[in-house]
Amino acid sequence: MSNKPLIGMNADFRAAARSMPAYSYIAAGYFQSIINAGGVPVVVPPLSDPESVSTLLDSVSGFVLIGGADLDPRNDGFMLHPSVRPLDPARETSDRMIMAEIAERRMPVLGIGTGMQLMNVQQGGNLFLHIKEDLPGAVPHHDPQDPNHRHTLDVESDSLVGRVYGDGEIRVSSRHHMAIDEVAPGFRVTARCPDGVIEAIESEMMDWFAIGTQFHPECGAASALDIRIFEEFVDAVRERTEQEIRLVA
Ligand SMILES: N[C@@H](CCC(=O)NCCCC(=O)O)C(=O)O
Repeated sequence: MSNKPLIGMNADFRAAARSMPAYSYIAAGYFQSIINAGGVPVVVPPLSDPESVSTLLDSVSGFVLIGGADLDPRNDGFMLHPSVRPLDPARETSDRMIMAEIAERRMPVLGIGTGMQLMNVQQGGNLFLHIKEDLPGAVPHHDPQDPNHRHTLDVESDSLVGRVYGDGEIRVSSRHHMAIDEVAPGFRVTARCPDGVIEAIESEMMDWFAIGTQFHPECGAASALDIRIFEEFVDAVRERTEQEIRLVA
């Protein structure tokens, strides 16, 4: 039997505009990182009903929730902010259904960028809608001229990101204007930018491997250490699958 787990990944979506048809897409860094870490990616376009989400999650062993534009704060009971560029509703509706069912099943999940923000709000946390206004002392977390913009990271040593990055100066790729404000119950902060902005969260629940990074370990300028995040994730997926097999036997 293959030891390469199937890992779902939510693709982004753009509605038809002028002469362009609607299309779904995903940056290669996401699926390439899963391949490099020993998994087999399954790219999923937006789904529109819970039954399809259930069927999908029956077929994969873990899930990567990718980055993208912004979650619409109105879906969480907050007002729209002028800086917000919402995701296409087809993607956001699908992502929210997928995340809810992942949580229900305690399926291993890695959320990156928007994916981490979704994990946090779906689990009961909330977000700063615009770092520049909410945290005026923060360093830049996004440079429109430089997709590989980096800043340093302070990690908790007793965590997955601590284990991955170890001691010494860590620099990670950053492209966001929102950030986690209150962390969802059951999660803890495991990395921050030195300005205090939350950069990684991890589940504290014994029965659920769930990790989120605000930074982008999949990006083109990723370091050799960044790939370790994906390796840890794929290892956790394998471990969970083996546990399930033992339970059924
Ligand atoms: N809502 C977020 C978006 C952060 C994010 O995911 N950025 C990466 C976008 C490009 C990609 O798909 O990788 C914010 O706070 O700005």
